[in-house]
Amino acid sequence: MIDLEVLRRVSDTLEARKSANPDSSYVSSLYAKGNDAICKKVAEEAAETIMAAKDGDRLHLVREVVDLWFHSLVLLRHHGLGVDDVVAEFRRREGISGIDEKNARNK
Ligand SMILES: N=c1c2ncn([C@@H]3O[C@H](COP(=O)(O)OP(=O)(O)OP(=O)(O)O)[C@@H](O)[C@H]3O)c2ncn1[C@@H]1O[C@H](COP(=O)(O)O)[C@@H](O)[C@H]1O
Repeated sequence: MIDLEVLRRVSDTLEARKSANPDSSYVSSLYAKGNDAICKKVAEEAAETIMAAKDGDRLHLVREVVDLWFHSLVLLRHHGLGVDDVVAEFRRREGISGIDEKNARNK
């Protein structure tokens, strides 16, 4: 089983970058640009992931997914959320199936 420690470490770094200098940190510069700019990066990385899925290069696909996950983590941090919130939602869904899942999503 792969552990989540690396994602937690990155997430902790992203939190620390909130008080860093935007001139010396890519993440701090993204926070400084604000929510729209971070959302735009997530959208760009999603588009790049789709293109990678169509070019047949599996390593390219993995790298684009990492870019997408990374920028999604930045977005979560920007909203005061982190890896554990996402994992908790995955765990919650593990216990839900079929029609119950549809109902849960509508709540
Ligand atoms: N994991 C990453 C990571 N993945 C991708 N990126 C950056 O995300 C950007 C992705 O941009 P694109 O693929 O769109 O390429 P680009 O056109 O060069 O980028 P832009 O000019 O559009 O910003 C690049 O600048 C990458 O360097 C990352 N930058 C940082 N991290 C981690 O975040 C930590 C903090 O980073 P800093 O804030 O830079 O210290 C680091 O220690 C790393 O662990």
